[in-house]
Amino acid sequence: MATMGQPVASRGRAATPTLGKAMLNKYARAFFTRVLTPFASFLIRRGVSPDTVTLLGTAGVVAGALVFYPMGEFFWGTVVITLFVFSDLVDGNMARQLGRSSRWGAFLDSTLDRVADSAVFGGLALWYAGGGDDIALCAVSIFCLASGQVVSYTKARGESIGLPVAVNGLIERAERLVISLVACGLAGLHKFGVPGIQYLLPVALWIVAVGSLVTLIQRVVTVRRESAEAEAQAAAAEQESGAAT
Ligand SMILES: CCCCCCCC/C=C\CCCCCCCC(=O)OC[C@H](COP(=O)(O)O[C@@H]1[C@H](O)[C@H](OP(=O)(O)O)[C@@H](O)[C@H](O)[C@H]1O)OC(=O)CCCCCCC/C=C\CCCCCCCC
Ligand SMILES: Nc1ccn([C@@H]2O[C@H](COP(=O)(O)O)[C@@H](O)[C@H]2O)c(=O)n1
Ligand SMILES: [Mg+2]
Ligand SMILES: [Mg+2]
Repeated sequence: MATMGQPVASRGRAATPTLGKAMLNKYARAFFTRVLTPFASFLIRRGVSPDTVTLLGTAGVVAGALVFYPMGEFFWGTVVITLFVFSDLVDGNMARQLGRSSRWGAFLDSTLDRVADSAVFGGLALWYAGGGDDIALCAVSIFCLASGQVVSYTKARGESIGLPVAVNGLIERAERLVISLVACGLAGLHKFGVPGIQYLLPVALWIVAVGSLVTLIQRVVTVRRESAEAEAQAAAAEQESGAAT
């Protein structure tokens, strides 16, 4: 059931289970799965569906990011986003407990991830375009938004054309979110009188921007290599079947 909803090509990934996993997916997911399982079970007992959690979680992240960040309220925005962002781990956990992991669920989850990410970096771009008054950081925020979407697209498209895309790269979505949200939450403490801490946010945005670019390159190189290998295998198989007839 664990592979339900994945493209056929990616079902073979068990052969290289950790090869492409970035740090958080590799080490933190198991921990958070244990911590969040009782909450997921509670929601199931209350008759809540995984799709409802996916939708409400995304709505909460979008509201937190687009209401608070454009006003420069980074602390409260991050608190609201953090409350809702873990729904992305709860929904899949619920689906697996129910034995109802589905292609629709995988599609909804990934699609709404893109919406949530757009809101987080869009909210930051709006702040820097307005009250934050920093066109360079506005551009970096937009770059983080766009590069994050393209990084995710490389995997989705690679898998849709039958490739495993076995290398996830330097920073996946979880890393992008943790780096950005920890920096936003801490930078928000500047409003409570903590001096100098606001500079964490620009540093984090640059890290996410450069990290996303590196990840994008890693994935493009991976898809190019895997696609060449697949074409070579297909040509060899064709030659073999031609020789046999
Ligand atoms: C005094 C300080 C005040 C600070 C205030 C608040 C601080 C808040 C700090 C941190 C909050 C960070 C939370 C971030 C949690 C992110 C969890 C999450 O959503 O992970 C999702 C991720 C991906 O799951 P999916 O399989 O659904 O996603 C796929 C993936 O995204 C692919 O992406 P791609 O790489 O390709 O771009 C897509 O291709 C695919 O479509 C998509 O489906 O899940 C994981 O990866 C699992 C690991 C989760 C690790 C979470 C780590 C959290 C770390 C620290 C939390 C600290 C919390 C502190 C709270 C303090 C509150 C005061
Ligand atoms: N509404 C949903 C959400 C998710 N799923 C399934 O969970 C997988 C994602 O797991 P996460 O731990 O990363 O949330 C997804 O691929 C689906 O198989 C679901 O069925 N319905
Ligand atoms: Mg999820
Ligand atoms: Mg998700």
